[in-house]
Amino acid sequence: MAATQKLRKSSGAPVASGQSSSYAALLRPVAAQRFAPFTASPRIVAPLNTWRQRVDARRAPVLVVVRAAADANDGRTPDHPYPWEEDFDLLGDKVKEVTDELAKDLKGCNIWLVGMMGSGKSTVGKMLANTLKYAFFDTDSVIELAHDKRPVSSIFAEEGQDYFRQCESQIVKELSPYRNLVIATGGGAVLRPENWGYMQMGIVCWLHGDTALLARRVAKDGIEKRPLLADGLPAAAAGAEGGPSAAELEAAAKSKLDSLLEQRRKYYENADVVVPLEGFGRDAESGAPTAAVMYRLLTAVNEKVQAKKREQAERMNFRIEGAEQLKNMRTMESPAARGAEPLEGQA
Ligand SMILES: Nc1ncnc2c1ncn2[C@@H]1O[C@H](COP(=O)(O)OP(=O)(O)OP(=O)(O)O)[C@@H](O)[C@H]1O
Ligand SMILES: O=C(O)C1=C[C@@H](O)[C@@H](O)[C@H](O)C1
Repeated sequence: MAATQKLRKSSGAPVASGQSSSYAALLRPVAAQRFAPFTASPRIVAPLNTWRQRVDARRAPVLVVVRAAADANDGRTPDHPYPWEEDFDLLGDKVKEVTDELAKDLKGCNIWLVGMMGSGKSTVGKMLANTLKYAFFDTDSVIELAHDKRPVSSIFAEEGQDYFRQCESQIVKELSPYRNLVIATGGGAVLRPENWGYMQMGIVCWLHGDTALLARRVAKDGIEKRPLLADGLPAAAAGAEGGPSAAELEAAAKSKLDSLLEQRRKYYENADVVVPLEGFGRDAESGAPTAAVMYRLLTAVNEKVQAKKREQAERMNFRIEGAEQLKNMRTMESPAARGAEPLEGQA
């Protein structure tokens, strides 16, 4: 969807604009245009090409075997459980295959991404939106946009967490009636039951990774951007004189993420699908590549959607006992049809 194109509700009504105390005027796809569809993106394909050349050179003889294994037994080899995650040609084909099947049955249903800070909701969400030809929203970004582009950390500090959560719920509510959206929510959006009421109108996907992986990512990004992690930590930047070392910041982030996940796990578990972030081999430290996470998500959503379709078909496959006798049933003719005077009180 082009960035300027107006969103449409499922009813086909265009977005209302100029409503006060509403985010509607801001509800334009903000970032989907940054990635082209997975198979065609120069930004993705170019680095992958060079990376693939390196891998191919290193593994040329192995690759033939791996490809054959992938065809033969769904790719599960002792070396790498999912060889297509290392071979982006293969992954591209698999993404296309699953997207082609899913797009027919998804029928514009929204995809909501939930998960802890650093799980990659925004990164995966943008690529997913382009692959499905959906628009992309990030609730944190919409809130920032609505507050003169002030960062989330400043809104937390000035207006408080409750206020932030109200804004988040308002956006979730306003986005839910639209179609063809991928929405990356803030890590805490799962805490409010009212948000679930809206998110469950679509498909909710939990990006779930080890807290050690999440801590590595958020520490690299800068913990100060995440107010719930920065709270109580030394203000000095990592590596600054007298400040905590990068390793200390990462350890502190991990410990906070552990306790947040403990509180939130039961909410995340309400998601329709769980998408693991785990990476193998060279990706063990950084987690599975974004395209691989997206493929895992597409596969899980497709399984869900196809199961629902089978269930619906099954429900239609019934027979009315004694249906052959229906033709003998007598029905009462209404007084109006007989042309009779209506009974008192029934006029
Ligand atoms: N598959 C991946 N491999 C390596 N790094 C990744 C991957 N996905 C995301 N990242 C990195 O992890 C960091 C967090 O990603 P992102 O902002 O998408 O997460 P998020 O879930 O939206 O986080 P938050 O809820 O805190 O906004 C970013 O630096 C991003 O580049
Ligand atoms: O996990 C959380 O509670 C948060 C995650 C971020 O995305 C922001 O929404 C905010 O920093 C709160």
